[in-house]
Amino acid sequence: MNKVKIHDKTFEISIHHDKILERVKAIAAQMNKDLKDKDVIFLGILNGSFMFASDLFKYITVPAPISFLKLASYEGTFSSGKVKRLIGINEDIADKTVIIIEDIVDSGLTLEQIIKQLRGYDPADIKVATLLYKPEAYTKDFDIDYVGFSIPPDFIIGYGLDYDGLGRNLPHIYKVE
Ligand SMILES: O=P(O)(O)OC[C@H]1O[C@H](OP(=O)(O)OP(=O)(O)O)[C@H](O)[C@@H]1O
Ligand SMILES: Nc1nc2[nH]cnc2c(=O)[nH]1
Repeated sequence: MNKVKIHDKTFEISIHHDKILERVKAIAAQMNKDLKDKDVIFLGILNGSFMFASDLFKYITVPAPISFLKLASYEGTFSSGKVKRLIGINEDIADKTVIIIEDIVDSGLTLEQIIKQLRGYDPADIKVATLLYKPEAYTKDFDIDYVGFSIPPDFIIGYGLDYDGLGRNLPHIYKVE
């Protein structure tokens, strides 16, 4: 399927599944080197990261658990304004190296909320892995340790990413025409 139509929008293939898997394996290989001898926990951020997390984790050889978190819609406030509350932290992440797995970092607002809340659990270190990164849209300065692809600020879907709830099942990444 070279083109996909969802509602009012047509999307065209931007990154083929084979190329995605190649990068996923390369990231896993780098992580296996970097994380040797560390007490690691992988935390996937739902919903979008489920496919990346699943493929990535198959190639991780350091012994480590994986768990999934979600940002619940509006709850409470911090000094910085409204925040979405991070839910699903059942593991003890104190003193561990936490690897956040995201599908995409765009403005960086989501990542900021995740990192700020995770810091409250006293992890030894927080590292970020994202399959996709939009450097031109990124407004924050948190380091992103593992990036699959840096892409232009187009709206994309597929491989976990949705448009209005649809398109997450597509094996390739598509960009809006
Ligand atoms: O850098 P930002 O501009 O904050 O955008 C990135 C976030 O947007 C997407 O999540 P979304 O809120 O669409 O939820 P979903 O993963 O459930 O689709 C994606 O999974 C990231 O978490
Ligand atoms: N589906 C989708 N979700 C996003 N969240 C932030 N940027 C994007 C994007 O380009 N596509």
